[in-house]
Amino acid sequence: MSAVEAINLRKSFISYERVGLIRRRKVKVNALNGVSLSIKWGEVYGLLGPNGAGKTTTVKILSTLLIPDSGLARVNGFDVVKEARRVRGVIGLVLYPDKGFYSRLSGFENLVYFGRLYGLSRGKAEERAGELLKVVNLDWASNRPYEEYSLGMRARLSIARALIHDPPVVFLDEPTIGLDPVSARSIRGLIKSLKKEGRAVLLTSHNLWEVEEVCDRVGIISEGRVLVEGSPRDIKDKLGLRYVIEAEVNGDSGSSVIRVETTDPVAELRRIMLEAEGNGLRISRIRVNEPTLEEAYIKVVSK
Ligand SMILES: Nc1ncnc2c1ncn2[C@@H]1O[C@H](COP(=O)(O)OP(=O)(O)OP(=O)(O)O)[C@@H](O)[C@H]1O
Repeated sequence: MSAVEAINLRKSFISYERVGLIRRRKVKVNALNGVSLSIKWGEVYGLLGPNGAGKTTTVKILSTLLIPDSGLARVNGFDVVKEARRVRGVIGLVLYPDKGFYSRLSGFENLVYFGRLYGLSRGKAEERAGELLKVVNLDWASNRPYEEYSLGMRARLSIARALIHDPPVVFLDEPTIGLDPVSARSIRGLIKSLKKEGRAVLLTSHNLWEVEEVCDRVGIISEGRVLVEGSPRDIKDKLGLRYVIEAEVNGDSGSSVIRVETTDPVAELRRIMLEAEGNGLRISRIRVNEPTLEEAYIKVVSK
């Protein structure tokens, strides 16, 4: 059983466009046009796409905050519409921008409060809050009021709140936005540890480098449809992106650098080595530049 499964999700919104000074016209916005995806246990899945592509709408449907017009979604086997309460019990959610913290309460008190809402005993909620504040590197500020927290501290507290009830499935909508490099790195480390613990993680981010570092599989969504899905490596291969191989070869007449572009780096490396050997040349340095997920993303969304 997949941890998360969405089949052909569709969702539209009714919006009102201003026409002239006073009149407004009703328009239908098709946010999702048949989104399907699945996430395995112990997997980090990255949902990528341009602004307005439908990422947050997908996360909101999976976390029961929105009801789809049609299609089906299950989390831990529970139907997100018919078994919404059970779904809420097994997910942790970070939405951007995050709301709902009590500004006068400290970070610790906020976490204990949310732990209690999830049914933890006071003792258990306090124990868990203390542990999580350490995990997100906020233990030094645990007694300061939330209103004094910086943007990055708030983002880290949101992640701690999402984990307070030890959920097996975690949805993170732009979890590192606005974080300084050190904090962003510690959140990436935390995401990797969630995966190691066997949880399923859905992550949305515009930071493609980050996605490539932490995600096992990626779905690129545009205009409410998943256009490509697979591991970053699979996606690059499917799109026929080219690796660049640079090799410095030395012979009797000096050294030179050869540069080859290829979709099959292993075969090409073998060919270069055999050719060098056959010609009595020595390879002193070799570098393989892999295409980036950013190149793949741009190729997909600009089609
Ligand atoms: N409550 C709403 N009412 C009307 N339209 C909405 C509503 N929520 C989302 N939309 C529209 O649905 C589409 C998808 O929005 P969504 O927030 O899912 O995009 P996104 O991929 O998360 O974008 P971003 O990267 O900018 O966060 C957009 O056209 C958006 O304007």
